[in-house]
Amino acid sequence: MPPPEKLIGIIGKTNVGKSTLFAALTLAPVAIANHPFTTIKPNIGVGYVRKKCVHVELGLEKCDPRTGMCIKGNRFIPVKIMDVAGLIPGASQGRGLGNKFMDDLRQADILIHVVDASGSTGPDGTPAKPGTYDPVEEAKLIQKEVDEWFVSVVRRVWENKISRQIYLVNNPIEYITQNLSGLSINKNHVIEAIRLAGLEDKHPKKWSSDDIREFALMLRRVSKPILIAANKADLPTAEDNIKRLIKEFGKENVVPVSALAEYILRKAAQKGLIEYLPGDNDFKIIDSSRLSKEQLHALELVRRKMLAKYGSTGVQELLNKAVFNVLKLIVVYPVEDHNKYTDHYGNILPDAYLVPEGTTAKELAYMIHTDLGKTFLYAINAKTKEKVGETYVLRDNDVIKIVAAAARR
Ligand SMILES: Nc1nc2c(ncn2[C@@H]2O[C@H](COP(=O)(O)OP(=O)(O)OP(=O)(O)O)[C@@H](O)[C@H]2O)c(=O)[nH]1
Repeated sequence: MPPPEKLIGIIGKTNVGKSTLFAALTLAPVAIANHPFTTIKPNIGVGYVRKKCVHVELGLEKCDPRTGMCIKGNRFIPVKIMDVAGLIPGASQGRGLGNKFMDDLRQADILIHVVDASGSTGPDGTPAKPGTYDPVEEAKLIQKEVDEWFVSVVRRVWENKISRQIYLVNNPIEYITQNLSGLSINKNHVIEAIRLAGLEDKHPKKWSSDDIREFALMLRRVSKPILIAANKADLPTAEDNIKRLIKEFGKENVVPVSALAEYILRKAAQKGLIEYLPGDNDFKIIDSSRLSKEQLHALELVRRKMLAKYGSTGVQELLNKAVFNVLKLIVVYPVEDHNKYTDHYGNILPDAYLVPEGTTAKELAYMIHTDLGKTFLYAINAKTKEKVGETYVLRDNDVIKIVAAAARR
């Protein structure tokens, strides 16, 4: 059983470019016959984080990814993306598509909030003159909306269930986690939220209404962090707003993007018109005679307004940041043959697992197979050929062989 898949939710009001971003993120970087565009449900698709593949570091010529792909030494590792439609002010009180929206939101591990950084989308999604709406205010408002929804869910569960039993249970943290598991949270989130709320020394049975609120707010922050996609960065009015967004929310929480530019590039690459990998700072036209004047012009605009100015369209950076910086996942490659770096069919580095920082060798064994976890003996770091024990903390780009009693029989 591979590691639990993370789900990245895209939120934002109408017309800011959510669908364009979702479409761009879920277009495979290149057209590969056995990796068709995968839609799991209408609003859930597969995107890819990009990472230098360890096969390059190991001096191998290639690898054989079971999922995702490896192109020119770049491994594209799948993650799930969800378009959470229906965000309108008041959604936390159940307005509009509120309930379906909230239900989708519950499942997400991180939220990408798309704002129209050019300021040309009004509060209700109507197009407006560029520069007339303030994305900073909007981002604050949405954060508040998500916060209030989260507080109301936690409060409801607390009042109906937790407060009645918390006196009786031996392990309040376990109990709280279990009861809030519908919000896709885990024990570490609860522990961290309690710490951030400054409630470590107060038993939950004594928490006041304000304490519960503070705990819920912190739980939202750790379990559903929000990354801002400052979209339409290709438009001139975006520049100033991006600076203001960064000033307000911090550089680590804002990524300037042009979803449209990325969509254009990925489509053109898929059709074999250009050479481009998501995240690249430029593209190469393969045969300009196959492109119309308009297409050439559009590509030139993408190059000038995004690639030359920001170093990329920002879309790949957005996903990488969500997974590697915010969710703090690392990549590990489990193998069965630590000399050849293969599985037992001879596939080279077939799996690239995204696992939380701090994952141990034994935990990895459980992710591969419960039997491997239960009968774990030791692991081998395939890069150094050293034996490591069950508490060995995995490092980014580790290649690991698990040796277990179950596998020895
Ligand atoms: N200039 C520019 N326009 C963009 C960009 N991304 C999207 N757009 C345009 O913005 C408009 C709205 O984009 P959508 O992707 O449909 O927006 P949405 O948020 O999904 O809207 P709903 O489906 O109504 O919720 C379209 O005309 C897009 O072409 C971008 O990066 N730059």
